[in-house]
Amino acid sequence: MKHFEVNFDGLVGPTHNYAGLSFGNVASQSNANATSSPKQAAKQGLAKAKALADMGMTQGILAPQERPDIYTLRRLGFTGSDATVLQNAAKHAKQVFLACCSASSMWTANAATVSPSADTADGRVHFTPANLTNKFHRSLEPNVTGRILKGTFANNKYFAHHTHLPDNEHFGDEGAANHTRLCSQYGHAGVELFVYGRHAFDSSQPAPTRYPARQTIEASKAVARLHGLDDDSVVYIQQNPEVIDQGVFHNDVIAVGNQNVLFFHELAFYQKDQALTQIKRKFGDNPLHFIEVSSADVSLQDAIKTYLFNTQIITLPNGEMAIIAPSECQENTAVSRYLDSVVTMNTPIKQVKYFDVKQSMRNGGGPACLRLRVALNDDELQQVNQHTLLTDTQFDRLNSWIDKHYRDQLSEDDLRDPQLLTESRTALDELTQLLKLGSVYPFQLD
Ligand SMILES: N=C(N)NCCC[C@H](NC(=O)CCC(=O)O)C(=O)O
Repeated sequence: MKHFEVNFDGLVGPTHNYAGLSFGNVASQSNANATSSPKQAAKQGLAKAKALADMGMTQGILAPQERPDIYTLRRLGFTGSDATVLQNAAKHAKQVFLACCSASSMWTANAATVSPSADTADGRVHFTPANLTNKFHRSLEPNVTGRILKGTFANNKYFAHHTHLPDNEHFGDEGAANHTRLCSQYGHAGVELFVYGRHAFDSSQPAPTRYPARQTIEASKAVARLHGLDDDSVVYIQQNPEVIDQGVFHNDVIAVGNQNVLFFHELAFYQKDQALTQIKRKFGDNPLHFIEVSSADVSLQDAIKTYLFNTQIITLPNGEMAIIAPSECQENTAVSRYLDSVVTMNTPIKQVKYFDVKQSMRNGGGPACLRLRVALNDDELQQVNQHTLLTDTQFDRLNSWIDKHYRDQLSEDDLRDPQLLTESRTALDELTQLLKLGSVYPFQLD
């Protein structure tokens, strides 16, 4: 049986904007209030997904969420017509309003943690949507994410869906952004790495002091339990609190793995040597490549600015690996020099391809943030909602759908325009038909 990794990229939603909502995420904070282009953002993301499909990868799409989130604004006490709710929220509680307008569900690395069937006790693919408790705007995502995942992976003989963890900082969970899986082949049992930022129930343990650690070890352990993972195939690693304090708000900003390659900055992990020894022991005798980048080669600041580690490492149909990098990496001398050298090292990585995803990068989301990885075998792939897979036809349809519904530009004032809500709902209603998702949005369930 064949097995492979499918990347499910998040479609950027029609309200994509820069609101400076993510304390600890340097790009988000420094681009607050910039004018955005939802159309360009959606097209950049879709073009990246299509390029991977054209490289022979199986590529999926996850739908965005309904924004502005009128339901949350009503829950917070705003009343009247939708237009009145938007006007009053924007006027009297601007930050709350902006949070309810965010298109942040585009970063599907934060949608969920996924464990492939080869790793789980019941032999099904397991999904736990991330609760994203650390940021209010992101905490609004998990319910609809769960519905979109169920609409995409519907057959419960093959796919197990869990409810997101309790909505509390003790169980702060950021999904696949803090989770990587190493394996020899996608269909063989692997080692799942859960990288956390702090211990919620033990304040004697190290933790960052300036910026928040979004993921707790308690959350990581709960997800591993829910997915029925074997202790011998799981490694919990603490992220270096010092790098969180410098802007590494998710582990996927400083490390990325694929099959038998782990690519990371030397400062990524707390007690790195123990972590690497444990990974090696649990991985077994098969070849394993640690590609560790020193600060002398690439400074932490350059890594954060260019998102060198928020690259995707993919295995091409011929078995070689390629790095999918944001164009910021090409524009930085130290980083592009490093990437030129990485393909000459004795590892499976043989190519680097650069993509312009600047609209997303300005909010701190690189190529790897924009995708959720789901390792599947042939049988499981057949059970996936086929309309969510990116064929040439589906690409053309989605591209025209973006042209039809998305605005070229969006500034803060535009977000309170009731017409934007109508446009978004019309677009999403059409999208659920295109992707045959069923009713997943609150406005469809009213
Ligand atoms: N690293 C991964 N996997 N994902 C990136 C997420 C970026 C996102 N930015 C934002 O939510 C900014 C929104 C704004 O400021 O408008 C976040 O901080 O959660």
